[in-house]
Amino acid sequence: MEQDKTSAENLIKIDRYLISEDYGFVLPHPQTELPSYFDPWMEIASNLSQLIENCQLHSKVEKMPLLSTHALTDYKEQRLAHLALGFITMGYVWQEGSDKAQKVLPETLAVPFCKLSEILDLPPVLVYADCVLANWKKKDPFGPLSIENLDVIFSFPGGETSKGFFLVSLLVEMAAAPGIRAIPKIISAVLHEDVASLENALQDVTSSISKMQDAFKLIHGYVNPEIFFNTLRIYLSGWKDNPLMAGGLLYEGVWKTPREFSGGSAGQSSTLHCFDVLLGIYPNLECGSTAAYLQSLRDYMPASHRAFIQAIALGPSLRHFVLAAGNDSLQEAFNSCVSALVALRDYHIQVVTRYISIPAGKQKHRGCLFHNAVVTFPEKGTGGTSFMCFLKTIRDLTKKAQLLDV
Ligand SMILES: C[C@@H](C(=O)Nc1ccc(Cl)cc1)[C@H]1[C@@H]2C[C@H](n3cnc4cc(F)c(F)cc43)C[C@@H]21
Repeated sequence: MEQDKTSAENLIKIDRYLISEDYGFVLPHPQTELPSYFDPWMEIASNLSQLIENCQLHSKVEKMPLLSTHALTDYKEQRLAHLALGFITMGYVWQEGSDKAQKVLPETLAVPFCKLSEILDLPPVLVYADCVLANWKKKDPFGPLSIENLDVIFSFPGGETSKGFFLVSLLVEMAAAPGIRAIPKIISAVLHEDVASLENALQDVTSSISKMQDAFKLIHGYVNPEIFFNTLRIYLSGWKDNPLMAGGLLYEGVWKTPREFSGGSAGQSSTLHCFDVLLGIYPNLECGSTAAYLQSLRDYMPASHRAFIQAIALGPSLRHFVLAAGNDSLQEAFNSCVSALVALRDYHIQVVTRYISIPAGKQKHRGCLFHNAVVTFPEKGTGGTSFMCFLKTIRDLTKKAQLLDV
């Protein structure tokens, strides 16, 4: 009935989910400053690399006053504070390297970080939504959204590679915006059985996905594989299933026992999930490790973005409608969308191979040559072996989503 369609359409309007017409899941024009009361946090977060290199980070954090989060009422302020405390936390835990992790987070950091995480419904660890979606500014406010005119708000040791990794990810996310904007149009076209509008909207998604791949190619010019693997990747690591931090990190003054949280990962990108759900790529993933792994990644996204993905999953099936319509050009539009996504996933696998698998292979080789205890725990974060398996699984599932000629 008509009102069912309208309610289904209302369910998928992107502005309900803090998703921007122009920026998709990216936080538009993030706040870059907090009230001066929070200077102790901002001074440390803004000088993290230097403090780590001069071995001053620990003492700076130990001297940090216990600040109240009450003054942080605005959403963009809360995102900036979670970002700043996330960077300080990763720096504090990993500054001595992945084999000497800090096991206790001081309460001056743990208490406000956990309070903000509760307010934002994010975990108390640095997530993709922090370091990519909320960690950017234009150098020239009137300039273009190009990598030359963009900068990060905070970065880790690894200099240009650290900045480049976050900014390339940001540009991929920005390229996804037209595709995300087309999703409500697709759902509405299916509900109204409007084949022409559906075909146009599918073409918008296809061209957006190929523009994501174009942006992704920038990584080779801005991110050095060795620096990424040996320096930056360590700071993005988490404390879940990590043999060096059994039970996880102790959040002093918050919980009496340590808590486990995963490190930052591309799998936490809402964009990476929403096109698959739209195309019906995970129909029978109700059980098994991939489904559980997918769901665990969604717990690390902003709640409103997680809800948007869920709303797509609960909406009408695009796949079934295209199959039932029996319209060749509509089927072609659907299949080119799937092909573009397969190409993007293949490209992502190539990137993870160059930036993780190959440097890891070299490290193991070096390790056995020098007989030192090379510690590379199977982190599920930025491209650990299990993330590579995850990528290959969803790439193969995406391939199977092609509609065969009926
Ligand atoms: C540069 C890389 C990275 O791993 N970034 C990263 C990782 C961890 C952290 Cl903490 C911060 C940044 C990857 C970019 C492209 C992004 N992407 C978004 N939607 C996608 C849909 C797809 F099909 C797809 F293949 C990749 C997709 C994911 C990240």
